Amino acid sequence: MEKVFYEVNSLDKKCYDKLALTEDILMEHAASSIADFIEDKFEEKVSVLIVAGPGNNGADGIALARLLYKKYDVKLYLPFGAKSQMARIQLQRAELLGVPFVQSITSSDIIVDCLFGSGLNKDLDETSLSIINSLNEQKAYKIACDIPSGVNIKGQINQEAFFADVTVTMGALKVALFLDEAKDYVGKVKVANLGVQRTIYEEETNIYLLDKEDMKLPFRSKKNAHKGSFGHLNVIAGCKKGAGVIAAKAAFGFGTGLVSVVSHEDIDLPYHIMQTHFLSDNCTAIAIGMGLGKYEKDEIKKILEEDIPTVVDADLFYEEVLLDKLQKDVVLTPHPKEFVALLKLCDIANISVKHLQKNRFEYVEKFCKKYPNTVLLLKGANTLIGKADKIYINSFGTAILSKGGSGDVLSGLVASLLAQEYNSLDAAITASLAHAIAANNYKKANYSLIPADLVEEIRRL
Ligand SMILES: NC(=O)C1=CN([C@@H]2O[C@H](COP(=O)(O)OP(=O)(O)OC[C@H]3O[C@@H](n4cnc5c(N)ncnc54)[C@H](O)[C@@H]3O)[C@@H](O)[C@H]2O)[C@@H](O)CC1
Ligand SMILES: [K+]
Repeated sequence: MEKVFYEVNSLDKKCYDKLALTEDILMEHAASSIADFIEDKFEEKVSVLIVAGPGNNGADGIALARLLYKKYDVKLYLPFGAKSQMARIQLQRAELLGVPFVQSITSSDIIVDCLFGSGLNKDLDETSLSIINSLNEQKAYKIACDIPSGVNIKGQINQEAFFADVTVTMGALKVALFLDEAKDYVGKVKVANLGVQRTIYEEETNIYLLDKEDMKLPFRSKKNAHKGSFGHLNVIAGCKKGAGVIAAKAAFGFGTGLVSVVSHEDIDLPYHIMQTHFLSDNCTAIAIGMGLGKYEKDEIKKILEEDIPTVVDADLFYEEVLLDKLQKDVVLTPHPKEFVALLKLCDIANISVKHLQKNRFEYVEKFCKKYPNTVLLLKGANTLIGKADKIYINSFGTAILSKGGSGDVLSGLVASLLAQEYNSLDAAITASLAHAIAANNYKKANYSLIPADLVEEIRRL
């Protein structure tokens, strides 16, 4: 996993104060890393339009123009002139070299957006907005310097932002690049070293971006095993029985030795999945909430009181009966609407889904601070997994999963790993990654996935 930061100003400052580096050195590396990216990917003579703003994001762009000049057909556009001290220094260098300037957006093969970076501190004015809109209309390969212009330091897009194919971000990964609403704008994210290796530049953090290597699948290494070695999951099925059945099938496909659906009514189940009316004596994990509807309250209370690893989903986030369980080690898998209900239930906040989506990290932190024993998995385009003071980002999410049933598969996967004795955090991380990576592997039309396809892909990981 990689470290992620709310801001990197303090990390830049460490380079100046403790390592005797200068702003000029850092900026030269910032510009060089974008130049290297272009040189690796594009032939000589390709046309490059660099749009540079008034501050140091613009200064990065002006330095980039100098580095590419002559090898590429470079044009510099400075709609607001150069205002920061570094921008003025870079401008002088570019002018002495003879880099060509343009007075408006010209068509080109590559556009590099260096309008605003981490310094975007107010709404875009009309001119900036119209520049960003025009850049978005251009057919070109689009590179954002540090962060797409229009995305603020929290990752929010209050008007419009530059649609990048790739964002080359300076020094370290930032939280802003992983808010759901920024996902369509940032494209691929690459980190540029700023004169020292990233491991030196970076400090401690409480936020991490998950890699594929963080997915620890339940491969079986022991030869002397039997079905009881891989746990017995009980999925509580409510009035919408299908949800529980989908979760049960996913759990079985992910390695749980025995899976039973708990229901008072008879359910049509595949032969390998059992049905019981009450919790099994040898139950090693419970999945509850999916499709639950109005289940008998006392019965739910009794199930939640069991000291058995549990994943809670869906309808239960609206029910007071859940509150005591939040003091325990339990995995919660809400989508944003359910999380808003849970925040209200817990007296943490009474907010809209829109407000939550603009402040996902903040509310995950708040919740996990109040309930440090729980593992919270907040679904989204970039799923956030919070435990005590740490947040893990799963950025593999894809719109392929935006379907009824996908969430039931996910809770089935988490429950499957809980039954197989993973701890709650590891279960949530591996299940979430497996769910998203499997969806990315799905090769049919991206609108066509059904839960069975997803389970099939998970079985192939
Ligand atoms: N040590 C450093 O400071 C380094 C900075 N770097 C670059 O510098 C950037 C940060 O530079 P700055 O702090 O100068 O900030 P920016 O260049 O991102 O933006 C600040 C400028 O934009 C104007 N502005 C802000 N919001 C606006 C709006 N909504 N409409 C119109 N104008 C607006 C401000 O008045 C100011 O002139 C980073 O994103 C990165 O690209 C890199 O070169 C690495 C080193
Ligand atoms: K930018």
